[in-house]
Amino acid sequence: MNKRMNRWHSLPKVDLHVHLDGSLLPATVLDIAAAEGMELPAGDAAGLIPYMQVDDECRSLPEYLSKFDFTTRFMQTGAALERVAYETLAQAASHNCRYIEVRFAPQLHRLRGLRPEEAIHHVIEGLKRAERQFDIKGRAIAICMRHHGREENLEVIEAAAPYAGRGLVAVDLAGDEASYPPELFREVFALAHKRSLPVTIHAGEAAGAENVYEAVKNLGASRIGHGVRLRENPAILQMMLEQRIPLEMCPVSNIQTKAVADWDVYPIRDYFERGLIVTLNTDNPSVSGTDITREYRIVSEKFDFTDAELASIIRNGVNAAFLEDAEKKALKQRIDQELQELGIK
Ligand SMILES: O=c1[nH]cnc2c1ncn2[C@@H]1O[C@H](CO)[C@@H](O)[C@H]1O
Ligand SMILES: [Zn+2]
Repeated sequence: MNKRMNRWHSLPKVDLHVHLDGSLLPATVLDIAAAEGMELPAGDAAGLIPYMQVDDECRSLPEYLSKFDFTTRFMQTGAALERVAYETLAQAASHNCRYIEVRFAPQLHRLRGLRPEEAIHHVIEGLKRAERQFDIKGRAIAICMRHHGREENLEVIEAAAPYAGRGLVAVDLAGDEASYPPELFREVFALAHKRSLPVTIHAGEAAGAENVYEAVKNLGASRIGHGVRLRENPAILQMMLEQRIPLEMCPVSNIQTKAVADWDVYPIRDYFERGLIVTLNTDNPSVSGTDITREYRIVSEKFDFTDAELASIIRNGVNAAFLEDAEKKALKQRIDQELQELGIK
């Protein structure tokens, strides 16, 4: 590891956009399959990677999402969910990530009868166990899926509500954006509003900026997942500036899903300079073959972000966190102190 690599690694970071089922490790699949008597297409971790991780040939979000059909099969028990949540924090902590919001769709984990509230409970247990062991805090976000029906998604909101402030901090909408526009989910997120649950929405990833508008205006989103296509509509970009709504950007994933055609047109520098609240995140470490250190390294190498600019992206993440106020204040102080110790303003 050269000095620069060390530097990105040692930056105290946060990750606000990480999918639980995109964080499953191949070694864990081997263990779970052995314990549960499940058949595998390969006998070792390296052999499993093609089934779990996209390669450079990935052409679209739906192709990217097909990897989750495989990963979720191994995440159907309370023990498995707890373990993967724990390991997600362990991985993040090893990259000096001090706070992480881990999202997952409870309805994708009921193939063997696990109810949404049970899935949420077990994920939170895994987060708590990791918090006791590693220098990191973790909170959960429950996801509604675009291809699921109204009843299933309303059930997710109702299941999430009692956990608000008890390990869960928000709800989200994910899946195939191009096929299911956000206006189909107004009733679901009206319920989230009624239950006082903060909302973040995947929008402006596989479809246009108008979905960002709909997510903010009609679904009540106070953060946006990705939003890379925002620049297609200056008026909507202006709204995001005025309302100071943070963007959860996930560069490696965005290139793989072809949300952005290539690195030379990736809008993170542009958005940052316009004053949008840019945060930097991993999306799916295992599926994308990434980690939070790598996202910071790529962004600073490709777009010449200085350490001070990276620090301001980190602080954006802290400010945008759905973490409870007292904890957030402590996190802010901690990160400021660590940045100062690294000699970064
Ligand atoms: O970048 C993304 N855009 C939209 N949906 C996603 C993305 N990454 C993962 N998921 C979806 O969210 C589900 C629950 O975690 C995953 O199973 C996957 O279908
Ligand atoms: Zn995502």
